[in-house]
Amino acid sequence: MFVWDATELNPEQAAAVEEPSSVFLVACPGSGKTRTLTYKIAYELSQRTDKRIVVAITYTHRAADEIQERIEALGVDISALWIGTIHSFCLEWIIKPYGIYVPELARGYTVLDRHDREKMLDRLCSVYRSVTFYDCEYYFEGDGYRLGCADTRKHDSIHQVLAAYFRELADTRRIDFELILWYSQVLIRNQPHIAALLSQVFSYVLVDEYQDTKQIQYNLVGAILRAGAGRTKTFIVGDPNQAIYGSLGGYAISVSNFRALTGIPIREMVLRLNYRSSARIIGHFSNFNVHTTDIEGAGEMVGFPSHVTYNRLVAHDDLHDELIRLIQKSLAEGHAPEEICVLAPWWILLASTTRKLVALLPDQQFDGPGLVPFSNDPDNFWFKLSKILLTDSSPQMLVRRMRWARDVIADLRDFGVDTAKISQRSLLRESNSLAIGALLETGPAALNLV
Ligand SMILES: Nc1ncnc2c1ncn2[C@@H]1O[C@H](COP(=O)(O)OP(=O)(O)OP(=O)(O)O)[C@@H](O)[C@H]1O
Repeated sequence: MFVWDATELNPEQAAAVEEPSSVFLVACPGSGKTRTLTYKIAYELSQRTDKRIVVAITYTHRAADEIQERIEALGVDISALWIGTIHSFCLEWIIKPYGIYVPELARGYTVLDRHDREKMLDRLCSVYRSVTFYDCEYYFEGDGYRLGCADTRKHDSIHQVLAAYFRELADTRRIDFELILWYSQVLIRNQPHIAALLSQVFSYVLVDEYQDTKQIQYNLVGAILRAGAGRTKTFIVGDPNQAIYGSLGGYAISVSNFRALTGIPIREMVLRLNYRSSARIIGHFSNFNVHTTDIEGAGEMVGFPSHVTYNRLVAHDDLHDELIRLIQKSLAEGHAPEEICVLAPWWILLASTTRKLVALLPDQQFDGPGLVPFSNDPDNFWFKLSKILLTDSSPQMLVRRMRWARDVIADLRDFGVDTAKISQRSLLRESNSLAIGALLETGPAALNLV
């Protein structure tokens, strides 16, 4: 039996974990949402009375890895757990087994990875002066697709780019991440036995970060829960104040709409205690709340005398100089570099700011978006291999690196390499023996380690 003590979960968290019915959990920032979700999964896995599977849908592969590792560390058997992103879920449970029912997928398909998608869209955009790959984000809603680009003047060109993009995908029998969702919805809609079957296979469907979930994703989860008529339960957690993907169709559904969608009884619960911030920061945050939530400081930093200022005098063009002045001032006052953090409202601003700061403060080490040589793409073989090569061979990393090694070997096998003599351990041993400096000098040839 999985148990915990009072220092691990507060009463609100414990109540959500032990709640026997389905739960809609609204968790304020820093309230231990991930911890609660992790314990809930562990609790339900340990309570299982049948062979059904517990499904947890996370926003990123990284979150899935982290939660899975935390559950393993709690000593709970994870053999009945499936955890991953909604796209992996759809591929694994809907597209692979039932894709044959969709004419566009019936003759086979491959999934376009992010890198190839970017290259293809770059090429298709090149004939239009003002449109770039970044403008071409889209998502499906209702019976059509919508554009993420806020600049409506570009929409005609983007629609033309996407028409060519969809044609090329169809001609080469490829699907991208949005099409995975789209075809899953088509299958779930047209073949009601799929949702019925999945509801028999799953005892629980847990969803993280619901505030960034799209209509099509709610529909997929909703269809399975509805088909289960209460036999499949749900635990959906998020924070309506932390929604960041509105432009890509994500939104925080209300509990009443989620109940209507699923047709099952769901209890609304909250996590109000914030463990991360000082009372001053929590007070400041309340100015930006879009949904009224009650937040109370409970962490060690609650009494920290945070300094919150609002500068209306710095011109936009001088922003980077001002950031440098603030960083240098903090360093001169004795703060460690790793205690300094710069935030921006949009990811794109953050990427360009990071690059400028790196150029202007060459003596400091920065970590931020826009600095990696290639993007965090879990489908890219080189990304997986570089994770093994660039991480320490410490005991804490062993389980994780073993899993990466397993993925790399599986990919090699798919590429046609004879992997009979390569084990996870031998791959790690080889990687550990490589000196990274030499590797960087010799370039890709040195990566030819198998
Ligand atoms: N019951 C608890 N007692 C003490 N500390 C806790 C408790 N629950 C969570 N924490 C701490 O609070 C911090 C935030 O936890 P976590 O990252 O799980 O929160 P979150 O709600 O997922 O955050 P976010 O705002 O990023 O969504 C972590 O440092 C965690 O260790």
